[in-house]
Amino acid sequence: MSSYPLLERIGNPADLRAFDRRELHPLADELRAFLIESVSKTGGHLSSNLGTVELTIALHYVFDTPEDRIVWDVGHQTYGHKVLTGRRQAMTGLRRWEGISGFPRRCESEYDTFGTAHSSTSISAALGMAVAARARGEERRAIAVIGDGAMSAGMAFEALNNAGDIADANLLVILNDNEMSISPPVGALTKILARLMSGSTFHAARRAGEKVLGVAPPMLDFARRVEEHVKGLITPGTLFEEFGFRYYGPIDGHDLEALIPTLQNLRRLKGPQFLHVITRKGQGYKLAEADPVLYHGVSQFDHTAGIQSGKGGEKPTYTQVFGDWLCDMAAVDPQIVGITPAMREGSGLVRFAQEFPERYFDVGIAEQHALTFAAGLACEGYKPVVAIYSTFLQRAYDQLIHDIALQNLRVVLAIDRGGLVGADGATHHGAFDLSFLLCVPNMLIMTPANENECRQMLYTAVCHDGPSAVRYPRGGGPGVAVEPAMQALPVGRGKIHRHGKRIALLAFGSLVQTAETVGERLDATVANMRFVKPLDEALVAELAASHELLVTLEENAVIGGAGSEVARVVDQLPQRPRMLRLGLPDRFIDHGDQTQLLRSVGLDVDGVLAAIEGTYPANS
Ligand SMILES: Cc1ncc(C[n+]2csc(CCOP(=O)(O)OP(=O)(O)O)c2C)c(N)n1
Ligand SMILES: CC(=O)[C@@H](O)[C@H](O)COP(=O)(O)O
Ligand SMILES: [Mg+2]
Repeated sequence: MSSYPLLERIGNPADLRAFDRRELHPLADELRAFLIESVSKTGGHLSSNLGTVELTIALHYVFDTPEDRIVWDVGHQTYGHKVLTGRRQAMTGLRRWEGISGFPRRCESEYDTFGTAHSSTSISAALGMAVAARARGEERRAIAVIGDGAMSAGMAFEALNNAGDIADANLLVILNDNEMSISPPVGALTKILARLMSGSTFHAARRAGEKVLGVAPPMLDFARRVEEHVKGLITPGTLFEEFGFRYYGPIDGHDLEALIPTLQNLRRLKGPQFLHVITRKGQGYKLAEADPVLYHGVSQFDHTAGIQSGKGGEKPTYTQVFGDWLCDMAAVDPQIVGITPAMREGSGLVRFAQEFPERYFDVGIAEQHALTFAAGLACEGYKPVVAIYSTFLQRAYDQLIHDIALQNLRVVLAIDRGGLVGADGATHHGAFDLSFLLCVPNMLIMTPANENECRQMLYTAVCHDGPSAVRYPRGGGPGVAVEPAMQALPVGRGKIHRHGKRIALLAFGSLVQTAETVGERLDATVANMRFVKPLDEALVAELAASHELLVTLEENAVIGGAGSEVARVVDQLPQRPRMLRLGLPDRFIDHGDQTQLLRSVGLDVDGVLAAIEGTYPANS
């Protein structure tokens, strides 16, 4: 790494607080350069971190961290915070096996006050901390830093609703408004935030920043807001004030001369305060400023040349197979609609959004709403397809049960990132979906073993008159050619890929390929079970009758997963062979690359062979 003389003086925020104010500008330049260089080597979330450089410095400069609690929302913008809190050298291992996490974690640092990565939790957590401080008579501050995208979620408003009613909790909410989610933000709140910014956002913020400096405490344009109230105009000021907060801003979040005195003033105030800060995603790196979407989450890249577009010709990811299928399906069925809770790019919906804008719905970071909205559409005869990451579906469990499954509505869940996702780690692994879906009545659950099967399962799902889920992993499959024709699979039927002796491997989804290699080595039978629910009970019975050991393989928690369902069926059979259930262990799994992670939990070929040998030695 190049040298960073100012950063090298900072081992913790107390060192930063000893800096002369005039040194903070060059420090921000250094921190930004460091982040670009570092993230280009490790990969990670770049644009959001570049946008919060000055805010991070100002917060640690003004507040007495870790005594004062900074709670970052999502936490994908905390790399600068990590650098200033003693983890600069550890940044070389960011998101890597045994390295530091890409998100805040309480076990990683005392400055990481709250573990995050799923969005919109910060105000609730910071309020809890503020109320705890009040109860103990402590003067510490709790500060939630939340983006405009994260602010769109219901949970953020549940917390505001509660906080505004607790007049003496020392809570500061900082809205980091960069007019971006991962993609451009959506919804009425976005329009309200934008309303304030008629003309140029940055000029407006800068002018406001100048005024803030002149007033203590910095209550901007009070008279104007009284007028807005009288006229019934809803602006961010009136909106958040109606929630019981005192609203300040907007100020330019890249202007340390505005940020620092404003935060110093706010630090002295009691009760719920709200500061609106305007930043630019990707600030200071021209390529990221021009395309903050591309630079939101990056793999390693050459930071001088920038990210180069793919060479093409590679096998498609499951996400692309899904996106192509949805476009093809929508072209032949006008009842198809596509829904995403703020994950257009990651879920493969960019082309669908362009080609079917009337049938494309980005509902914001609102997984619960996404499912119930789909339920409403289904009631009226539409065929909604909700594209959702496994980990974010966790947010919408009651909506799945109560609003969709209980009414047996035809809603398709295209569940991406099922299994171990890699660098995002424990917060993002799709480790639990099979377990939590299996117990829901009426569900049809499928796990494709290859790209073509994924397409055919999605079609099977649309044909099914009830709720269904097709669950596929992050990245690519074995490279099986996708057939353009769509044909529904026989529901509840698995498929034997290989006939062998003594041992039968019953594999689900991504682990079918592993099972095939293991099957060759052991001369074992390999079944691609395809359906988790309804399970192919006849196939299970047949394999149980003809083998001495049944081994189930799934990239899901072994507790309550597909293997448990197989065991339940085997338990009812007159002839019960031995069983070995392989899946994710009963612990949270850290970050690293997917291959390494699978090895670490014994779900690679060698791990499966070793587990079988341990249960059922070859010469037994
Ligand atoms: C519950 C949940 N849904 C979706 C996501 C995926 N996600 C991560 S960051 C992000 C956008 C957040 O936008 P904002 O809060 O404005 O932060 P910015 O990226 O603009 O810095 C989304 C949708 C998530 N982390 N959590
Ligand atoms: C922070 C967050 O939740 C997303 O940015 C996530 O990291 C995207 O993951 P993928 O790279 O798998 O789309
Ligand atoms: Mg944003």
